Amino acid sequence: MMGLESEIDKSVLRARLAAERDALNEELRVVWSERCSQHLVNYVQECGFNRILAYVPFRSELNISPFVEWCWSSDVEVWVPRCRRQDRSMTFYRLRDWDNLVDGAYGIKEPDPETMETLSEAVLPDLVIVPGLGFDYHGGRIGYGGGYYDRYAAAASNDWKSKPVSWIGVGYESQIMEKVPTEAHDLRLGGIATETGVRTSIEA
Ligand SMILES: Nc1nc2c(c(=O)[nH]1)N(C=O)[C@@H](CNc1ccc(C(=O)N[C@@H](CCC(=O)O)C(=O)O)cc1)CN2
Ligand SMILES: Nc1ncnc2c1ncn2[C@@H]1O[C@H](COP(=O)(O)OP(=O)(O)OP(=O)(O)O)[C@@H](O)[C@H]1O
Repeated sequence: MMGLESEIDKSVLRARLAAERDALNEELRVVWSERCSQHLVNYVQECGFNRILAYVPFRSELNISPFVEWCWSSDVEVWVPRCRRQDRSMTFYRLRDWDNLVDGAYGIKEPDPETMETLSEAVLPDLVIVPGLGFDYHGGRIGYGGGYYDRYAAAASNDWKSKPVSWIGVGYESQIMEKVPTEAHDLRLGGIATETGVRTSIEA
């Protein structure tokens, strides 16, 4: 259990990071999103990845659409989450175009469970790209505070033992901070992709 003080510190930090990201110039966000998408394309090509868990961008998040569209044109599978608020779990569905998304929790567009294919637990991705509010070079990440990705990673660490899966944070360079306050339950990323490139995490 975390102390009340650090809980408050984290919510203050979240609010600050969200406001700072919202304040980034919109034209620059578009340019940075395109650059980061290109770095992700190169990374996925180099690694030979075929199945990717991605996200549907909302608010001022880095827009990975150019990357997602490249995946479609290259027969790389893209799967995106649908949130269940009741237990704060996520289920991933195969995204083949932008037309089958419906309004979801928190104002995020999400897959239509009626028409889209569910990712079975037995099927492992090669890469998980993780959105967030802040990141550091040591695999630390802070998100909106739902614990969705932390919970998903905790379950995956039990289920996905048959092969290594890369977990990469995605955001603007300005979202990188010296040290994100992390706790034991927090997911640790293997790297971070921004408009300047993809960097793997430094230990500790
Ligand atoms: N594009 C995208 N999809 C994503 C995430 C994300 O960060 N980005 N998530 C990453 O985890 C999950 C959704 N997590 C979220 C958790 C809370 C809030 C949110 O708006 N919280 C309110 C306060 C609480 C509430 O409304 O219940 C807020 O920030 O004002 C948004 C997303 C899954 N899908
Ligand atoms: N594996 C887990 N099992 C159960 N609860 C968890 C787990 N991981 C995190 N939580 C709970 O979820 C809540 C939010 O966690 P945290 O503050 O780390 O969110 P976050 O990583 O910023 O959010 P998000 O992943 O939604 O962007 C906390 O109350 C935490 O205790």
